[in-house]
Amino acid sequence: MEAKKAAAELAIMDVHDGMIVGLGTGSTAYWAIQGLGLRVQNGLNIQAVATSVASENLAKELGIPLIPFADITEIDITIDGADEVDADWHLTKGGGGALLREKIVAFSSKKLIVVVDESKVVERLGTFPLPVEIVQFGYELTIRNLQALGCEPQVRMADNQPYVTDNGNYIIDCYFGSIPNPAELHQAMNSIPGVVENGLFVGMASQVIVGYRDGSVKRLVGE
Ligand SMILES: O=C[C@H](O)[C@H](O)[C@H](O)COP(=O)(O)O
Repeated sequence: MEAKKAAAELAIMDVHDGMIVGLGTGSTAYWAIQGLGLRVQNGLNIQAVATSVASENLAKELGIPLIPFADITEIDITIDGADEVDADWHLTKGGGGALLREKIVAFSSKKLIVVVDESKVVERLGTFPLPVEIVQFGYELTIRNLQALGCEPQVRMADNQPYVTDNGNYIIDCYFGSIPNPAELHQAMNSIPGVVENGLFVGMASQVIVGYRDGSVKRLVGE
């Protein structure tokens, strides 16, 4: 917890008055939202959009003003977690099932700050099963088409039922073991009808902040 909190607390220092802020999802983004809530209570003037119902509810509880998507064209900064970050700052996301909304928000953000603890930093993506959001119609066929890309797909379950996302879709966790070419896989997955989005965030991160078990924190330097 300390490592995640430390990373999130450094990231929120990049948020300034007047900004439109994307709020991520998950146990690390949670700390960023908490920290922003505190800063708002102390006078920080921002407006936010959320990447999940859970983050939206948390923002409301903390008094962070939310703005409708209809009223914005761009988001100044988004702070979000990740399940894996590789050496090129490509990400696996969606462990919490929020990858679609997260990618929509990240795509329209000038800056995406990724906050993780040290366990998420990997040489190569793929150890963490890649979450893929698919529509419910014909999902058995879509799963076979995902499998043909070389993974072991598993329908994510919750309470003995397929887990349903905030968007009414299923999540398929795809076990690849190793993903040597994230850009190619991203393309191949999103070409399958029935796939709404996959959890690979290729070339989207502007900054990665890593928290360590001892409470220290580091901004990674890009190559
Ligand atoms: O769907 C969930 C998101 O992509 C999260 O940002 C990701 O799973 C990391 O979550 P956490 O910070 O809880 O490890």
